[in-house]
Amino acid sequence: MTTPTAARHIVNFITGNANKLREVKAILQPAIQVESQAVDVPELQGTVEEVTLDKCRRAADIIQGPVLVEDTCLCFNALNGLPGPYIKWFLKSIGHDGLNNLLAAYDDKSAKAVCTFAYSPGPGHEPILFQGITDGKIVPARGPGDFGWDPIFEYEGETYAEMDKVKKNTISHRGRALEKLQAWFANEMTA
Ligand SMILES: O=P(O)(O)OP(=O)(O)OP(=O)(O)OC[C@H]1O[C@@H](n2cnc3c(O)ncnc32)[C@H](O)[C@@H]1O
Ligand SMILES: [Mg+2]
Repeated sequence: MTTPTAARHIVNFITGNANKLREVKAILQPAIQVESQAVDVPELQGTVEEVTLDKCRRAADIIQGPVLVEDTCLCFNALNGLPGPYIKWFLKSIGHDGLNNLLAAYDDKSAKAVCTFAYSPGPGHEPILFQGITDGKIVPARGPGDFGWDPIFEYEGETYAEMDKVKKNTISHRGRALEKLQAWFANEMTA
């Protein structure tokens, strides 16, 4: 059965991360149809906004059309926001235990998961940003280890990895960012 709102908007989500794509589809479809190309776009160093804007401009140039990209940060409050946009490389190098150990010298284990989407209508256009933040804390790994740092990010007593996937999408950094994107697209459709 098709819904009246099906495929009114199509976005081309450029990501090399299959787990991100699964969550983005679960949240946006069917109101917004999600196509994807698995391109790992080179990432600049800088603030999350700078990283995401640059990633979006590069993706639009590569694809030569409208694109959606996303950059995810994990920011430890005791470390003034680090690893932040460099979390992928920290996770790869030192793993869940190493990330916990980074906070061993601090009582403050709080962290922010930050998700920043950028949408560009095409090359030469300035991208638009949509950001979502979820506050949590860093804990020794619990739950399935199939998506990044999910096992060490605890939100209200449960790690993301232990959480039901539908629940994660309603409270997560990604879900919150996509709420803003959905509102923007809804407004575009009525404009
Ligand atoms: O191609 P892109 O979209 O850039 O995908 P990526 O895997 O390179 O992703 P990032 O550059 O945004 O790096 C973010 C890191 O955080 C991980 N990550 C992103 N979202 C996550 C989530 O919701 N839960 C756990 N880990 C996550 C992801 O696997 C990376 O290691
Ligand atoms: Mg990346």
